Amino acid sequence: MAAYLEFDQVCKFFPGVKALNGVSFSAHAGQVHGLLGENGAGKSTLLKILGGQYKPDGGRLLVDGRERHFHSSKEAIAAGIAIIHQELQYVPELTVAENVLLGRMPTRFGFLDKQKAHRIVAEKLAAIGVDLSPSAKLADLSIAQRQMVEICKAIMQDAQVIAFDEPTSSLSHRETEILFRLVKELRDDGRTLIYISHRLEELYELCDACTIFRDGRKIVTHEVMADVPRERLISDMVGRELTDIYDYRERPRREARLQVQGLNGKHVKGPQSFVVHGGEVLGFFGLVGAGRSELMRLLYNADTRSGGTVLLDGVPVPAGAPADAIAAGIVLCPEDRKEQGILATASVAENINISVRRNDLRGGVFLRHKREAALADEFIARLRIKTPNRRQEIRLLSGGNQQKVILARWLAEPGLKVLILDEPTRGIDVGAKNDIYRIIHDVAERGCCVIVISSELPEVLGISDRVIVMREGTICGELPRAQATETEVLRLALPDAAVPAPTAGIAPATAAVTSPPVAVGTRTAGAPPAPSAATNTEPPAQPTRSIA
Ligand SMILES: Nc1ncnc2c1ncn2[C@@H]1O[C@H](COP(=O)(O)OP(=O)(O)OP(=O)(O)O)[C@@H](O)[C@H]1O
Repeated sequence: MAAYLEFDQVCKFFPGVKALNGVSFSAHAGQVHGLLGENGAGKSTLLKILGGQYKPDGGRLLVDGRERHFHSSKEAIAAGIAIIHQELQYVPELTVAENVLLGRMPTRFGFLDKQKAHRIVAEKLAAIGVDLSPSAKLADLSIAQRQMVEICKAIMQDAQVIAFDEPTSSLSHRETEILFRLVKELRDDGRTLIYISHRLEELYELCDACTIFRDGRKIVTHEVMADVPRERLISDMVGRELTDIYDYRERPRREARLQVQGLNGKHVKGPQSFVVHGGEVLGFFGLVGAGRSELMRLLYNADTRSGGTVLLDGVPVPAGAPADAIAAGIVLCPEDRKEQGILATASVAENINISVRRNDLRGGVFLRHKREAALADEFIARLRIKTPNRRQEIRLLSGGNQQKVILARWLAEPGLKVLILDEPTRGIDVGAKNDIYRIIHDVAERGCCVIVISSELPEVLGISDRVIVMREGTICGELPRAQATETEVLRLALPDAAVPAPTAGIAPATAAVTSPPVAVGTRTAGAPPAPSAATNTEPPAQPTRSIA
């Protein structure tokens, strides 16, 4: 098969960073080519070169046998290249049709012909099986729908190369299925597709071939991805063997520390109760809209409670502002860390130290700087954050490394007693996931309570001592680790119509204050599957092991 797209010794350097260091590989027409690598390995930088956003510092890019030097995104588009970026690029105030035909709107008597534009785009949307009105405003659409608009745009520009940068990180299961169908159709149509993802399961499902990056270098290209065992992919990516990614450790049973009694508020359905024991990792699982994040926001005082009490070590946590929760030792690392937490032009060290800075003024400015520098360096090392140094502006880090910095900020919170992590590993590579799991277990071993909300079922099963399942705004059951199998958790999480008759051993979590003790036994029949089966928001209707 002739190479349609060829990277030949491509280099890209930033101050202190060799983002790409002599990368060569080819992708073919009619192929989905996966790009794999840890956060900061250079994958997005390569797409930015392909899309004309960055000029390479060395090497050649060939498209259909012809050497290309793009000076702008426009030139890349004209050469038939479309990039579906992590942060989608669209004009929110314009309609679907106007966005799809941006810069190429049909005219009639010198005026924009909106009717014709809508008709053309409606036909194309129907042809690719996307149910979307061409007159809808982009601002009113979901991320998934905006992504479909981008894909429609790429198809209408007749792009022969379409590259996706982590397209499924914010999609539900159903939306992901639609995306996969489109990608497969585009492949069958003979286009060249580049696909970046940290989710091995979906890479196995979609990709014909793959190239693995590490630290700006190409490690290997596999022409037949299906032949490569997953352990090999992981060790090539992270440069070390990872046998037990979840790093689960048995811990002695301790007393209940956090008691949530009848907590109620706008986005949960009725009073909710549960306990967390010292040293326990409690997983929260549920479908999209199950109310997990909302319940935690109530607990953290980010939303207003309409009833209930929260006791930490027997002392009530005042219902007020998040500051009251933090003062009591409760910390919430939110789901949309980037939007809620990033100070883009501040340094890595400043971003890590924000909350510490607020609390600790001992010893004057000089000592404070020293403490902050030491703390930043400690977390850069512990989480393996890829940055030239702690002074680097956070906006210059790769997406996954920005996530790690924000996570470090919450982990560094002094006086931590209850750590709540909402989707802590979204967008994070497999090696870094392992680092985060290790830290979660370290925090629990110190006697803290750790609550982890995750839509990745294998992750919940892999790291939790106990799992609470929510459905439609209410806690509908809990399972100790020994009984928390994929089937049982999904049985609780799925709507009634899809639920087979309950089996013995599932505790309804009504009187949660007297919930069963922490299960510390090792997994039996429900041994956790390997990581990264990203069921994301809506697990499949049929509970299955979905691990490659
Ligand atoms: N504009 C920039 N200035 C300085 N450094 C940069 C810039 N863009 C990227 N980098 C650095 O280049 C390296 C590669 O980043 P890149 O975004 O390509 O990684 P990635 O493999 O896509 O990671 P992720 O999986 O986290 O998205 C990182 O160390 C990043 O910090």
